[in-house]
Amino acid sequence: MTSQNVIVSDRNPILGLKTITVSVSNSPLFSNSSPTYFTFPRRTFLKLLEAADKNKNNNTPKIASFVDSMRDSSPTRLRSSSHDSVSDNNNKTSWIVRFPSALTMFDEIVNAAKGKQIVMFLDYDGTLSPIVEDPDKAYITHEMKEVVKDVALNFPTAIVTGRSIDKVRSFVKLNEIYYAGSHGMDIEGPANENSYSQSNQGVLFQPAREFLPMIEKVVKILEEKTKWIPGAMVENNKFCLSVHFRRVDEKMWPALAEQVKSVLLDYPKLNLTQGRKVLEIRPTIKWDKGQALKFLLKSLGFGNSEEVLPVYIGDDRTDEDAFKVLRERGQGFGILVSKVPKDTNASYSLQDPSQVKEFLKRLVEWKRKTVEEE
Ligand SMILES: O=P(O)(O)OC[C@H]1O[C@H](O[C@H]2O[C@H](CO)[C@@H](O)[C@H](O)[C@H]2O)[C@H](O)[C@@H](O)[C@@H]1O
Repeated sequence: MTSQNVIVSDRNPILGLKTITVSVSNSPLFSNSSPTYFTFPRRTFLKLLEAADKNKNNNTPKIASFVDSMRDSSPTRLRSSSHDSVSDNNNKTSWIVRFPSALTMFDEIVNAAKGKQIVMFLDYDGTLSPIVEDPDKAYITHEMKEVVKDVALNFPTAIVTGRSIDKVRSFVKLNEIYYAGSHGMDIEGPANENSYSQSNQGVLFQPAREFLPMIEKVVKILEEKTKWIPGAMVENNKFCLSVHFRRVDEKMWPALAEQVKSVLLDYPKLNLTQGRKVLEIRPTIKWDKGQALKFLLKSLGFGNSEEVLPVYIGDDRTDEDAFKVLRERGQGFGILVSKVPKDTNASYSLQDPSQVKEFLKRLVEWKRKTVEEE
């Protein structure tokens, strides 16, 4: 940030001011071309200057390309080479041919399930609940909850999520299912005797236990370091953490990225990845939602079985690890929840949580009919 692209409108000494209004254009932190006006508390302004100085001195290009990748929601959207609507439509059409709707393909899916045990894996955010601005308010509807309960009473069912188990359980409030929280790094069995498991299985696997104190520490540091950025939110997901930027003005993304990256310099055992308007920080262990899927299949006695049909429904880049495992096993189906063409290892698609609900309802009905006919 230099004097030619920032003008402090009030010429009094900064230290004597409570707020500072600046016009910003063409700076390393705010990469837009037309000037924009901001009023900051003095403390925030000084932090911005500090971050801008750092940017200027060393890693502007790195942060800029990182911010570019923040713009791309996960999984990566496929872009057509030309920007006209005809090629966009062609792109959509060819994508839906490659990844047809799981509702359209319902009969094929249940045909493949004949003589096999369906095991259902469900992501939470963007799959069972719509994406909303406030992560603490991503509630599941009563109807969706009842459908998931029905699914769980008919098939072994797991919710596989980036969130902590406690958080997702507080939304879902179902005992009949398996939970794989913290991107699969925290696995618990159902606490219900009517389920497919032994009663009250509790914790089944926590491969990142040793990272717990580190994650707690980094949550605190990041809360402190990002509290001056309006809209930024740090979420403690137990064995991993999320830094949300959905409610952060895009002009502040470089500053947020800078803060997060600077903290991680001190924690080489933590990895930084990106989700849907969220930076995800997790231990550098070789464990992900795909490994959790394998673990759960094995726990259910289907480790090497041909008699199982795992179905995994998810919307996020992290769900791709599970889709990939299914492809590699040549078993079951990944279903991507997306309205737009995206790079994916899934086999089918659904547009949004309401279509997920429709698909799950049909599956339960199909199962009930099959049982009646037997
Ligand atoms: O594996 P998931 O269940 O899909 O969890 C991934 C992240 O989901 C949540 O964040 C996302 O949903 C929020 C609520 O709709 C939204 O505000 C946010 O922008 C999304 O990234 C959750 O809060 C994260 O902790 C999870 O890692």
